[in-house]
Amino acid sequence: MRKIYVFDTTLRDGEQSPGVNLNTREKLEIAYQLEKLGIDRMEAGFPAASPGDLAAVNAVAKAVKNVTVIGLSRSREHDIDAVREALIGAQDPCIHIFLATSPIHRKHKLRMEKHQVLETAQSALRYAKKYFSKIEFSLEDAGRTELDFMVEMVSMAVNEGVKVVNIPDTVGYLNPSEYGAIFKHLKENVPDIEKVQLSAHCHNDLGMATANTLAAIQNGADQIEGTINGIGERAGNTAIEEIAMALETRQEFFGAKTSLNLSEISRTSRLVSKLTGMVVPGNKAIVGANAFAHESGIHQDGMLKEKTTYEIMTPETIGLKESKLVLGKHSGRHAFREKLQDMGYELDEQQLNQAFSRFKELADKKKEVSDDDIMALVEEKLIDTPEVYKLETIYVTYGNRSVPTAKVRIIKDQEQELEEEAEGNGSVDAIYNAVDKATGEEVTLSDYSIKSVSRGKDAQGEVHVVLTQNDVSAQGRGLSTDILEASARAYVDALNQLIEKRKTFSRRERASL
Ligand SMILES: CC(=O)SCCNC(=O)CCNC(=O)[C@H](O)C(C)(C)COP(=O)(O)OP(=O)(O)OC[C@H]1O[C@@H](n2cnc3c(N)ncnc32)[C@H](O)[C@@H]1OP(=O)(O)O
Ligand SMILES: CC(C)C(=O)C(=O)O
Ligand SMILES: [Mg+2]
Repeated sequence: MRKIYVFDTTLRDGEQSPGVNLNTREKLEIAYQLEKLGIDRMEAGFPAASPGDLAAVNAVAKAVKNVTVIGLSRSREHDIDAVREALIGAQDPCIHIFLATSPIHRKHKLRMEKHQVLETAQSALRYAKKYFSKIEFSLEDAGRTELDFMVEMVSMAVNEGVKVVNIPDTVGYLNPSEYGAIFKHLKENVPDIEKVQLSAHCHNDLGMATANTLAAIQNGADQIEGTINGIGERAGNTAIEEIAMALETRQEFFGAKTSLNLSEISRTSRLVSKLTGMVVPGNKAIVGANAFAHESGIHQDGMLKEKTTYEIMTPETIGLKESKLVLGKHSGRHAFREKLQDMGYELDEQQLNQAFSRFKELADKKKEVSDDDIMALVEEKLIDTPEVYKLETIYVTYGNRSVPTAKVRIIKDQEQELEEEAEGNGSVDAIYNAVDKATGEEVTLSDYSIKSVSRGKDAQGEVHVVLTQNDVSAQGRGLSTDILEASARAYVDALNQLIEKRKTFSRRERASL
């Protein structure tokens, strides 16, 4: 299996993400984790950029031991000297020198002719050779450079003895077949090309960084450059975790592998996200929160029967504990039952069906149904009191300068429709007066309390009430994402409990006569 070297530039190109600024301590923390991840080469920064970055690169250079540490430099002696200073103490130092080669960059940015670009790069490499045995040279904006000029530049770099030649698609312009073809062309047209490693460095402006990098590998690239979570300038760089997992998952297709410790991927991703402040989108490949989460019933059913139905890689491979079956409105009975079993509930078929239909009602109102939600709704239905009264609908009119009114519709004994309207000194009071009118029950509200059973803006409210009638008290419990509905449910539940108690008492009284 061909080894692909991993050049991580999270601390340099990744740090070029707008708004990201890593101090020395943060760079060190990431560097240690990258070392655990098993990257081969680490670009720690651009020492000429600032004294702070020079110091940070130096701290990293002295700290990590099993990785080549690299500093970036323009084709200028001043920058090369800065890298020299920054890499003092590095076990395996390497300088990365770059110069743009494309017509656009030559004309507008560098204001140089082709021969000046060639000479500038050559003299920088000759200067750097005095101090470094390992040099990588990059043709910035290679993706938009004429092929024959690229061959000329790469040949010069090979002759100067660099170890790695990097072919960046700096602005993420190319598609996979074009990018792959460049590597093939260089392999076929640059004399002694086998003396250097060819490297792929892609940006994600058109969302093709990973595909382009893989195309380069298929066409002979020895090294890939990228960042963790794909952070970087503009739309970012190739995400290293995507390449590593693509090679791992499709070994038979690529026939190449990185030597990363894949089980460190998840931890590294979380650390980089935390320290850079760049949040990983939920649907990001490999490391997004949803990458191993399943919400829809058909998928969850498949997952419960055989994980490979919907997962091409295991979460354990990247260091996650397990896949997640997220309960939401698309979930089905299989996943719901499994969840209840995990939570320790043994429900019979009828109880399961009841809880499932309440769960679906709740899922229509909430983005995600939490364990607390499920516990609350299952326990509400486990106490099986016959429902003499069933709340159908409530309408409440409220304004801070008008009297609250409520209209309720209740079904009695599964057939009789009771509908009434009432006012109150608050919305809950209006609801309770309307329920009293509709049911004709005369009760006293002895206690009312409300609490939240889950978190967030769409948390469920749980209302407890105690109703008293002729010295008999009964508790009721209501649950809803709306506290008025929860209040109404609790009240109707307490009425049903009261009726049940009345029956029990009258049975006892008759028995004692
Ligand atoms: C594709 C990439 O990611 S390249 C790396 C990009 N990263 C960075 O730029 C981050 C760090 N950069 C910086 O801190 C600053 O830009 C510095 C310290 C490097 C330079 O700052 P300044 O001297 O103020 O120059 P400034 O950034 O405004 O302009 C860049 C100059 O470098 C020149 N230049 C650009 N690339 C190269 C190169 N590879 N080799 C030589 N000169 C270069 C430009 O032509 C311009 O030169 P000019 O002043 O003669 O017109
Ligand atoms: C400095 C070079 C390698 C770069 O980051 C790019 O061209 O994208
Ligand atoms: Mg780049």
